[in-house]
Amino acid sequence: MEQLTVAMAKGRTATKAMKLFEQAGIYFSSLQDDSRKLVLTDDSGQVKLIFVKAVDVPTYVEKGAADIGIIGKDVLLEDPKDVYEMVDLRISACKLVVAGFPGPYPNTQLTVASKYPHVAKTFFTNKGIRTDVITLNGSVELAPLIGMADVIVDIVETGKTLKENGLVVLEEIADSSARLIVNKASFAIKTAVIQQLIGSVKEGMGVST
Ligand SMILES: Nc1ncnc2c1ncn2[C@@H]1O[C@H](COP(=O)(O)OP(=O)(O)OP(=O)(O)O)[C@@H](O)[C@H]1O
Ligand SMILES: O=P(O)(O)OC[C@H]1O[C@H](OP(=O)(O)OP(=O)(O)O)[C@H](O)[C@@H]1O
Repeated sequence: MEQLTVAMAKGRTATKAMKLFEQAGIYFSSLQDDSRKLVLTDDSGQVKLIFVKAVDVPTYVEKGAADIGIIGKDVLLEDPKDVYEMVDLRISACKLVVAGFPGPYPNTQLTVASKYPHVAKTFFTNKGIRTDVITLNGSVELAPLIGMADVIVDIVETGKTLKENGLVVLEEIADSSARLIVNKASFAIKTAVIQQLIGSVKEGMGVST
């Protein structure tokens, strides 16, 4: 197999993605817990893994710095890129939602805090609601508590963060889970190896190819 470069973020998705690779027969035995390495090669020397910031994964793939990327659908919805989205890996499942204090929210002019400003703006614009979107990079649940925003648009998995902060889901926007994305030129040039890797991953997941 010619070498394929795969980009993903460290953290919650990487752990599950590494398990998917193992199930596909792709092993990274050199990986050590708490390693700070940013580049890893699998035991066969055919798959090179690069660890990048989550929001940058689609950029690495679109630009061809990586042939393949593993990234949440939430990130792709926020910042669509010119890549092929080929497999729903069914890991890191969560929902993009509107959340806030229980009860109706203002329906003409709304202040929204979010890590997903594009998703938030589009969702409310389609409902005819004008929004002032405040972009935050984390702890978004704080915004309604301190009166900085009427509602938030964020991802929810267990609902624990919302609950512990007295907030509830007001509306669901979209489901998210990690996707395997592919650079368009890579797919044209390395079709067989990419299809082989995707086939192995799907087989490991128990999905018919
Ligand atoms: N609570 C969650 N449950 C399930 N999946 C989640 C959850 N939070 C995030 N994700 C998924 O994992 C992806 C990466 O999120 P994560 O919180 O690990 O990184 P980040 O906050 O974007 O980046 P960083 O930790 O580097 O600041 C998200 O884009 C989303 O698809
Ligand atoms: O429904 P839950 O299971 O509670 O998960 C949802 C939380 O997880 C994510 O935050 P993350 O842990 O990435 O922290 P952040 O606030 O720094 O983005 C997300 O932004 C929510 O805050």
